[in-house]
Amino acid sequence: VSASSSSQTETASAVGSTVVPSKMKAWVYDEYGGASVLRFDEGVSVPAVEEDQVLVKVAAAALNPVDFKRRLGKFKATDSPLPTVPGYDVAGVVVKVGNRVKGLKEGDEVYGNINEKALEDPKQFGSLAEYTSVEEKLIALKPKNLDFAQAAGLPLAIETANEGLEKAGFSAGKSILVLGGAGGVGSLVVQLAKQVFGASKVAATASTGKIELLKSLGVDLAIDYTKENFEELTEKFDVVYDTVGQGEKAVKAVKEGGSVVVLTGAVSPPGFRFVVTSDGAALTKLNPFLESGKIKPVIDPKGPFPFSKLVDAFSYLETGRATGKVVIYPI
Ligand SMILES: NC(=O)C1=CN([C@@H]2O[C@H](COP(=O)(O)OP(=O)(O)OC[C@H]3O[C@@H](n4cnc5c(N)ncnc54)[C@H](OP(=O)(O)O)[C@@H]3O)[C@@H](O)[C@H]2O)C=CC1
Ligand SMILES: CC[C@H]1OC(C)=C(O)C1=O
Repeated sequence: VSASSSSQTETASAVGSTVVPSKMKAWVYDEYGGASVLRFDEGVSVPAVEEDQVLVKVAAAALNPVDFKRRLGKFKATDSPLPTVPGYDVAGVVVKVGNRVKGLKEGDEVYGNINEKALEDPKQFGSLAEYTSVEEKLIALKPKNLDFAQAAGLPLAIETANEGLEKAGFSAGKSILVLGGAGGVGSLVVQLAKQVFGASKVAATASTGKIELLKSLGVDLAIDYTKENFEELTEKFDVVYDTVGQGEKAVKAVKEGGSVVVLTGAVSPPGFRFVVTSDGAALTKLNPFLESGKIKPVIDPKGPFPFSKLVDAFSYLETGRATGKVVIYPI
């Protein structure tokens, strides 16, 4: 990341019909810490494009809790070097392709999570920038019916929802309780469970103001956690999917022989925890459900936040009260 300087001569490379500048605007942090370490830099070098990568002109990005946990230094042992341009989720247009790219071309509208393993050497140059480079295998063509802001909010969350349900062996006719049904991941777990995996019953927890949203997403049993404790229900579930960090209570709500998916916090059998793997093929598999409207992106109505308001967007996400996804658009 070069120091921002207006004296830098702007050299652009003409790639096909697209002119790609050598410098771009991006949000950067040089040290770990709170949202105050974020700075806006107008002279960041446009990332190189490896042979198996494409360069995406970013139209929209989305925030995930891993972005602020990483910025706080929680994963510094396996992080890429500082300074960092944060951001995992991207939606935009391909403007350059590497020599070994087979399935994408300039002009394709794509979306994806740019980091194959969320915590292992995530890219130094993330999606909160005007351009980002990403391996072809990690992205997919954007669903035709979604705009860039809607698409940007999907990748990491829907990949996590899908991977957790698959790892839990969730299948048609089974019941599921989702802890945190109104969040970025939870709002997709409740939909995938019903629409893709064929759940017989979907229960979910949220606070009072989010109960109607749960019902609109197809939840059969919406539990207001400010009024009742899910672990005291007599009904038990084949799978409990914890997105909140309530793994210890979650195991009290699962049937004998069932599975408990835990995304964060302590876990004990039959609970298990995993870290999401980015996979463009998984997005491609889910595209028909998105294009048919069976699965709907949920964007927090406080957004989308414009690029200049990234610090406000992070501060809001870090309250833990977001409804669906916090999206950054326009860039
Ligand atoms: N292991 C992995 O690979 C991954 C882990 N994660 C982790 O999973 C967690 C969830 O991620 P994400 O969905 O993006 O987070 P969000 O920031 O979207 O979660 C916010 C939501 O959580 C809900 N919530 C908070 N507390 C409770 C509660 N006690 N009961 C029910 N709902 C609650 C809020 O609803 P309300 O306002 O009603 O409380 C709000 O809608 C994070 O800790 C994240 O780091 C996420 C993705 C991948
Ligand atoms: C260990 C879970 C960690 O990984 C991701 C992607 C998060 O959001 C986490 O908290």
